[in-house]
Amino acid sequence: DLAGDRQALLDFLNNITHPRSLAWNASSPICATWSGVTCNRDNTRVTALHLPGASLLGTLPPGTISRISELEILSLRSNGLRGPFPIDFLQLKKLKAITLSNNKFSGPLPSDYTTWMNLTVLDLFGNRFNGSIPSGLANLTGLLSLNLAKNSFSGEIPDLNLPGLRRLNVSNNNLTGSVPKSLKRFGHSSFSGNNLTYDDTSPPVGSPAQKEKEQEEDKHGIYISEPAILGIAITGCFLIFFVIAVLIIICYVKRKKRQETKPETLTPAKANPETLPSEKEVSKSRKEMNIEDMEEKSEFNRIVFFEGSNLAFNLEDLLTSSAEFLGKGTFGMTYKAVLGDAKVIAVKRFKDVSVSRKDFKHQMEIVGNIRHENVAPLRAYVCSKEEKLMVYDYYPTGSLSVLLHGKNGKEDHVPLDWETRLRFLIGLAKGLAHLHTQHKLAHGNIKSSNVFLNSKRYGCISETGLALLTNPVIRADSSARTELRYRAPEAYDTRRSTPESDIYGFGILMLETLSGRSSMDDKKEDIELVVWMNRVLAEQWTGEVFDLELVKTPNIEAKLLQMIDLVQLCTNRVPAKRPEIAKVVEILEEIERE
Ligand SMILES: Nc1ncnc2c1ncn2[C@@H]1O[C@H](COP(=O)(O)OP(=O)(O)OP(=O)(O)O)[C@@H](O)[C@H]1O
Repeated sequence: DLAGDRQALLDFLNNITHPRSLAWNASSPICATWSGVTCNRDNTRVTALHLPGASLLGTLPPGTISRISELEILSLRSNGLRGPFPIDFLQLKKLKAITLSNNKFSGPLPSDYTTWMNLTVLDLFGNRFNGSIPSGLANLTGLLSLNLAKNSFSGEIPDLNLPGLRRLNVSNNNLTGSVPKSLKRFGHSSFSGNNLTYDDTSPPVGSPAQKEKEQEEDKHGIYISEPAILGIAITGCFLIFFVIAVLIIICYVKRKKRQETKPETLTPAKANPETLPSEKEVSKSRKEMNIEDMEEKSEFNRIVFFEGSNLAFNLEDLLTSSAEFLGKGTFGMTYKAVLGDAKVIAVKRFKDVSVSRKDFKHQMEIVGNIRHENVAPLRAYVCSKEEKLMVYDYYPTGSLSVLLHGKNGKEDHVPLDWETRLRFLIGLAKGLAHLHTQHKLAHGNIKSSNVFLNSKRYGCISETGLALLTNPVIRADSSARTELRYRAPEAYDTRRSTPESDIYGFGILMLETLSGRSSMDDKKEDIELVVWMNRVLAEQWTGEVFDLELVKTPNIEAKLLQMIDLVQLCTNRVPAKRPEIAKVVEILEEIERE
């Protein structure tokens, strides 16, 4: 019972060296106030103990923690603990995850693990364990993540037939022999820093010859020789010069022709950054039109509605409706507008981006005809010399970005639960699958401020196809870094977006959703979110990647591990190695069903 758990914790505390106080006050309730202690829902038992970096020193007092019989999660990583493997922990039958990484434990591991039938995570990274890796680990049939890296294990790796295992790291030990068949599905990095071979023909894992081969594969997908690169570069330069020369001549001829035939030009309506232009401005800009611009005039008046838009208004209604500025994005400003009949819409005003009207219209016609419950429908558009506007439904719950981080990054939001996060991702993935497969179209601008909840409360993606029209000029402020971090290395210019680069953006967005970190809020260290994640994961399995809000969710560990595996697949630097979106949907739906 809880009193027993409390006594076990006090016995532990009184028998371990801890220069820093753990703030466990014997007279206050342990479930509510003791740091690192988590209880079950009705506060009757302790279920998790998290004491990472708590300055615990020396040997673990036996018969203390092992008395907390309902313990599911135990993290004692990054302390100064030494001595043999705490054998009494094997009595904790409910244990799901145990993390003893970055301590000074030594000696061999026990051989029998039959009591840990629920274990999913075993992390012993960065200790001084030695002897061989016990074959008894094969009894941990529920294991998802095994990290034995950076110890002094020797001998051969046993044939651990664990089909459910998703992450394995035995690197940087003294292991010899060959990688067992059942574990060959893991990458070379799982085994590097040993004297192991993959098979008889390949060089030892982690040897310079093997590393060189792997780097070459990873960098290019295919190997291109230096003379070939030189040849391609020279031909490329020549072609670019040729194209530029032709373009200059065409522009010069066109300009001369125009000067001869058309003495007057249009005065464009002035852009007001805060509101849509007033009626006065609209009529003024019309008066300034001359007869030759009749075509312009009719265009200016024209709103193109798409099927199912169920909207009835003209441009004047739109421009004189009460508008609320929602934000400035990479293509211009977005407003919430309330129409005369109380319908609420979102109007995106394209600004400061050079796209020809022909290209714009062409793209609008493609995007406006896409109908899928996970793609925010484009309801209408306006394309004149003065204005390029797009009309969408207004989503009152706000974007994923607002729900995750609050408005303007303020901590004013209700924490987002696991189900909603997963539904956001599933919906988004399905929307992308529709674009990629049915329309052969990449999105090009996947980011959390472009994902909303549809009527079924699944994600849907907005702003389809815009980034393919123009490479948005990145503003020189902090949000610019966010923009860039969603972009795949090969598609910094969004016009070169492909389904593969969308998958990369999806991976970053997944990571943002799981970690609760926006891709720019790492103020301590200015590193990319994905680099940060890989650094944490390469060293050890820790819950650190995840938003604390998620970790609280019962029975979530295995799902989170599967999700992080998917992030890693999606953010592979080699586009061809990223999964197709259909596969992503399949994995996410499976996680939802579990
Ligand atoms: N249909 C909509 N309903 C509700 N809010 C919206 C809608 N469209 C955009 N917004 C919100 O308005 C704000 C500005 O959006 P906008 O799309 O202009 O910029 P962005 O998403 O930050 O960047 P980008 O232009 O690259 O998409 C964002 O907070 C966005 O979430």
